[in-house]
Amino acid sequence: MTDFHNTYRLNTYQMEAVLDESPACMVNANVGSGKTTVLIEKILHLHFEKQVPLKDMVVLTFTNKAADEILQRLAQREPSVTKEETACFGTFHSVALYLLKNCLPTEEAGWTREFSVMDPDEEAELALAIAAERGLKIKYKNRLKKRLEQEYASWLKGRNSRYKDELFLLFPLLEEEKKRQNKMTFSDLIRVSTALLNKENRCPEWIIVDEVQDSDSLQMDFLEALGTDIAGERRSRLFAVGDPNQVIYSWRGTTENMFFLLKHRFQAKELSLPVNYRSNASILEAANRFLQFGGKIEGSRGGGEKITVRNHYDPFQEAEYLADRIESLHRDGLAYREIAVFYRLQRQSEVLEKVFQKAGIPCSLSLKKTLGDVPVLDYLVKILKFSVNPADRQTGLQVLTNRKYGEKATPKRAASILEKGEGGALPLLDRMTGFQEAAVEKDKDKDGISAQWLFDYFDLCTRLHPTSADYEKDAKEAEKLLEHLCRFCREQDGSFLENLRRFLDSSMLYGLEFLKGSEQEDDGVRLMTLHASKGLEFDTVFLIGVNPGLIPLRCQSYEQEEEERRLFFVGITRARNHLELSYYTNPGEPGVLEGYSSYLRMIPEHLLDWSEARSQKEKKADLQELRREVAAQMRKSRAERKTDLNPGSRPMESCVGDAHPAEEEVRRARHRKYGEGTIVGEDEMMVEVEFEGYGRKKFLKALGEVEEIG
Ligand SMILES: Nc1ncnc2c1ncn2[C@@H]1O[C@H](COP(=O)(O)OP(=O)(O)OP(=O)(O)O)[C@@H](O)[C@H]1O
Repeated sequence: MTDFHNTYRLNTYQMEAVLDESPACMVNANVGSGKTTVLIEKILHLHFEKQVPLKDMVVLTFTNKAADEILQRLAQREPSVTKEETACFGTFHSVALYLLKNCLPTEEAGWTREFSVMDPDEEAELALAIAAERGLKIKYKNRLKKRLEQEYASWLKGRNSRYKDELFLLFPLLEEEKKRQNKMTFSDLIRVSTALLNKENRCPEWIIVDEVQDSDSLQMDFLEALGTDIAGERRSRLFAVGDPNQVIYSWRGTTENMFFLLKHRFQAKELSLPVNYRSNASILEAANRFLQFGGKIEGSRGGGEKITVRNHYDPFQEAEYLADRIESLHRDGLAYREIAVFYRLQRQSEVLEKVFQKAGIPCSLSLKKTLGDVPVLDYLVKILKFSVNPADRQTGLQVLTNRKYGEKATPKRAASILEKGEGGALPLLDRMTGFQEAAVEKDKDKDGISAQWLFDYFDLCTRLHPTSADYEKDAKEAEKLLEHLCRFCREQDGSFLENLRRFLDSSMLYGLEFLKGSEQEDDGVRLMTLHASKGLEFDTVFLIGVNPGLIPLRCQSYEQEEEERRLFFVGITRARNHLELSYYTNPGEPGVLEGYSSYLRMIPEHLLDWSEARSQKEKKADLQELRREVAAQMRKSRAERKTDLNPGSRPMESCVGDAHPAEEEVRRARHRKYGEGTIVGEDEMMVEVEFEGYGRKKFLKALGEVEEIG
């Protein structure tokens, strides 16, 4: 991210963008050319030089983190800046949420301001329950979440479903039920606020948008509604920055040419930022081969070392190599946080994490985990959600019927008790329905509401089943969550209940990362997917698994292939000084081919430094044990994930790819000449082993030339 204490001067392109006052201006910026820098300087300029009140700006960022960065810069210049003044600095979803809760007549749309936020999985479950109750025929139920998202607009326009089923009969029922249960999905936040904004005359003086290339058509409508009055007159000035070469979210509904569509729709003036200040000349020359829009990226730095390419036998050996290499970089003075490892799929992080942990290397995993990944947190959040919104029958049912914790009621019994509102039938239900009153009372106390009070109020000691094997761990997780919640509520203005709602809505929008607060290790090597690397920069970047089938993933269309290339482009342009690309000779994953990706062939040879694969001898003796340990843990975590309820997805999530393939137990063998290898086949007489550097060899068992190890 941008250095907070800029010591450089803006270049003429950047200056022009900061000073521009056109009704609409879009900055088409090359990678690393100072988009974030310009955006922040623009806000500071408008506020401090042009005296535009912060309240008159809506600043839309792609992630919460980017909004935080802007707020920190503002606070450095003016420590008295309040949260209220910058309430409309955030992601599209968080700003829409704020407007619906605080500024817009939400009741007119059919919800009350106390509505809660639901995730798309929850919506799909609700839709299925309604379809079952009403006997509606719905096709492709496994893709219902996507269908709800994609076909809603067609339904609104009065079209018929292209799948010729009864989904369009379901839409109005679902809408009604969401209103009854007072819940909105992520898309509802944008849609409903857009509809209400269209009837509003208040427009902010400035609308400032970051990473505009990744907006979708709903967000484009939101921008239009925000800046236009009832008579259709544009009142707000628009300033947007983006890079069409960094569109990496089209799987979430972005259109590849959103930058140009928006420019056309707002008749915006286009400015450019051509000079990259981040990467060395080799990295930039390589990046230029992957440009899809615009001219060449100009560099500001000459020279720089070549890009290293390295092959590894498999992910285990690679992780072990990385641990050694990172340790040595650190010994030479490079901070861990200046080193990042990027991969295509989230699951690739598991081996790295375990190996780094064993090697004592601090690392922080950028992971948009969902609540469903930690069942006890999922359960607790649902208790709290139902407690502040007892109309949310769906969540109430999930709490009461949870198979691991709490009451474990049958769905039939829970539904009937909820329906009749039977007091005394289930103690937890009484606690939840009495919560708001109890919290208001307790909030008046001089000590206020504490984590311990909440823990005791819901009798979590009993609900988490003290005799279960997970009790200690679960209770600790629950306590940590409640402490974080109480801290959050204390830091905000407003009543405890209002703040609790805010906390729960944010946990829906931002997932576990938000719930776990600032728990993450600060000075650690950053491990993340390529998607999550967007907008960041590091001294040294390792991009692993550059094999066909991973980078790029197997694509079904030309558009997907183009997006994979953009993703690679985003990844390599995060590095300032050192970039290392690696691939496996034995990836050991279905669909991933051995050898390097065609992307490496697209980079001119003179920019690459092909390093030798490591010899077998270098491998550490405990690798076998580690392999088994990691494989067992991965199997366990997969099994746990399968039993989780309702794994939601976040609006700002990184691409976690498809489900984990079944993990095979890896068996290893040793040969006097060829060293260690993996057993790939066996019958009564023969054993076949694959050796690194020697390929596959068959041996007669009777001769005893190979021995199984580990
Ligand atoms: N005028 C300048 N002189 C020197 N360095 C600069 C200048 N402008 C920006 N930088 C530096 O260039 C790097 C990239 O800037 P920034 O992160 O703002 O780029 P960006 O366009 O947002 O990047 P990305 O395309 O990756 O999102 C940062 O390290 C920043 O401090």
